Amino acid sequence: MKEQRKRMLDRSILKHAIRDSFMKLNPMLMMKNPVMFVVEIGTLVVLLMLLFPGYFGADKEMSFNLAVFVILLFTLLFANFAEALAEGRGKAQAASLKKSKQDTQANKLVGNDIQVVSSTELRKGDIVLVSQGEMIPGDGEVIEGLASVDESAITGESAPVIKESGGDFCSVTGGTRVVSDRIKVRITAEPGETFIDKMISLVEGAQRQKTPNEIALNTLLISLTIIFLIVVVTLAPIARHFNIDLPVPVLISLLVCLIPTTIGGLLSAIGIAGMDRVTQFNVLAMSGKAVEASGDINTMILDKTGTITFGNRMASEFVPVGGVEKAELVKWAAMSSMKDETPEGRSVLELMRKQEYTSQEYTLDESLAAGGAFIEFKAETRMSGLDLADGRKVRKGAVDSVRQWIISQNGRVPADLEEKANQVASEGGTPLAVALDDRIYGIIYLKDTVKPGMKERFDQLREMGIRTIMCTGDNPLTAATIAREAGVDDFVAESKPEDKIAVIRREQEQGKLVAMTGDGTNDAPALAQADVGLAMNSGTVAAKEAANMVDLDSDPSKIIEVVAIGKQLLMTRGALTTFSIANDVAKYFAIIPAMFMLAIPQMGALNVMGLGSPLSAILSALIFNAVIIPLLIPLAMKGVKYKPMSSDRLLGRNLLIYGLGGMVVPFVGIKAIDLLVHLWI
Ligand SMILES: Nc1ncnc2c1ncn2[C@@H]1O[C@H](COP(=O)(O)OP(=O)(O)OP(=O)(O)O)[C@@H](O)[C@H]1O
Ligand SMILES: [K+]
Ligand SMILES: [Mg+2]
Repeated sequence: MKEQRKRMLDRSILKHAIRDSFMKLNPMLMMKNPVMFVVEIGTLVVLLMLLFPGYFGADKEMSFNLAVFVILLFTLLFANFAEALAEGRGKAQAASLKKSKQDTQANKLVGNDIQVVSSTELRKGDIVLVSQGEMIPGDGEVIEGLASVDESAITGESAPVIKESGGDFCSVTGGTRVVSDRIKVRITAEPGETFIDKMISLVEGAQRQKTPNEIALNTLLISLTIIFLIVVVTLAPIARHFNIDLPVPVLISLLVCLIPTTIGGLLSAIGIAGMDRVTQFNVLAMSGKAVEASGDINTMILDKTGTITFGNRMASEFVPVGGVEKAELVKWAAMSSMKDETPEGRSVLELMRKQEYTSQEYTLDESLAAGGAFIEFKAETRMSGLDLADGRKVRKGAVDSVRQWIISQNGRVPADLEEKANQVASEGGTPLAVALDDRIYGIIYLKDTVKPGMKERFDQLREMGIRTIMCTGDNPLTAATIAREAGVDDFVAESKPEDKIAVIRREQEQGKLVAMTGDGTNDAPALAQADVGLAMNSGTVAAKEAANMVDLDSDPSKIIEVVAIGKQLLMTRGALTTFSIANDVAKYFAIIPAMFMLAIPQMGALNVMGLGSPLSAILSALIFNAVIIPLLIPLAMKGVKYKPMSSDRLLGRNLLIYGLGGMVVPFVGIKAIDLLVHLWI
């Protein structure tokens, strides 16, 4: 996706946008935008007056009517162009994604045989083998093996990523390529419902729906339009009562100037461009609603491992307790990890295979493990291990969990366990206790480091008025150390998946909007509960399905930028609405005096702006009303400048800039246009 970033204004997008501006004149499409629909009806009325002047008795002002018609038509085209341009980049992206979505051959495993089938025949639950150089035929999860995969087709990132069974890095995406080794993949998506399919329809905007915020604003705009419609329609009979003749095209011009056409014309472009900014940032938002919600976030839930820290929690030391021999600890630590496929588990075996542990006394009795039953790591139990064939039980896990397990086995907890565990935790590491039956042998020191720059990011979030809470399955001491080092506002330690949901619910009950990132299956329920759930593309299928955003770069700290983009979207919409309405007020003062001067020349005193003539004043206001739309397209697309600060200060600042600016700019603009127009009227 990255290379397309540069193509924002490429020729073909412009060409398509111009063509679409005309297509969108179709009243059936226009009806979705009530403000512009009113303009379209006005345009048609003026057109009829031009075509059949006799019926309206208005033949005397043909050239004025023609000018009004042309300006109104351009007003419509400009508004359509804004939307078409905003849609353009997504459409181009969708086209290139479609190219990468080709049918491939799949090696489907049926019993012990391999059948070569087309990728379109694959169904959920099918098992396929993918070897070096082959395309992964569908979305799925690695159930066996490890491979490096080139995901550039969807992420734009050329460096291959490692995919492996077990743990949080097992999901693979159809259309990406295996560059080394071989994996067995269980297909998790039906054809037509794959990630790339979803991406295509998202960037294409095929299922774009108005967001709650847009709907609310639209209602306001419709109300304003109706009010001005009533005002203008009743103006004619009143004027006639006083023997003042107000021609219909003049009334239509007045109406169009008064109704909020600027924001009406730019509203959907702002929304689309906001979504697009998120996409350019390599985050897929499943709905505009999610992007908008991210702009209103009050609380952010982050997990520790992999988000705040690097997350490659590696075993770095074995610390015996209760006076046991180190060799004994190493032996049982390794035994407990024999079948543990998590990165933590593998790192224990790797540490054991290192030089200092290769001597005779550390050899592992593989046969003892072979007949045993594997106890998989679960976030609920926080332990993993083996029930050996001879009846003995080996466990490793969070110190607290293992302590409770030992007590339930009627074992004794060594006196120095706590002190040694705290030592590891106070350094920010994760201590894992190792136990055999009723005895604790010692601690595995899992090392992890806080990512650089986290403190600055949390400071920024605080300035935006967002509270950060770190939720970790780790023990309170490790959590406190990391929380302090990273500078989060609050933390919850020893949290199980349901605790994360509880934290989110608690915040939501106080009327707060909550964002959270996650990648594991255990994060899925919380991701679904959060108002903004950002899943990592590297994460599990469950997490990605529960979330309403997916980060293709799998960088959990990106949630911070997503919030900034959301805020910018809301601000842009607010700023342009303020600007548009302030503008209309100013136009009122240009047109009303002109209208009455047209009827009663003595009212010249009202011409505060010193405009050339009544007709030129009306045309100038109408021209200004039209050209302000394309002039604001860049701002609508790029978004207003955003600096982290509290919502109240932002509001004040924007009212000043866009409210006051919105009043002043039209006076200057209309006056300048009037000087030109007056030359040939
Ligand atoms: N493979 C494993 N075997 C046994 N225990 C483990 C294993 N991996 C982690 N643990 C223990 O379980 C605890 C919870 O781990 P988990 O990865 O679920 O944390 P989490 O809830 O995702 O929070 P965070 O990612 O912030 O650490 C860890 O702190 C550790 O003590
Ligand atoms: K207007
Ligand atoms: Mg985790």
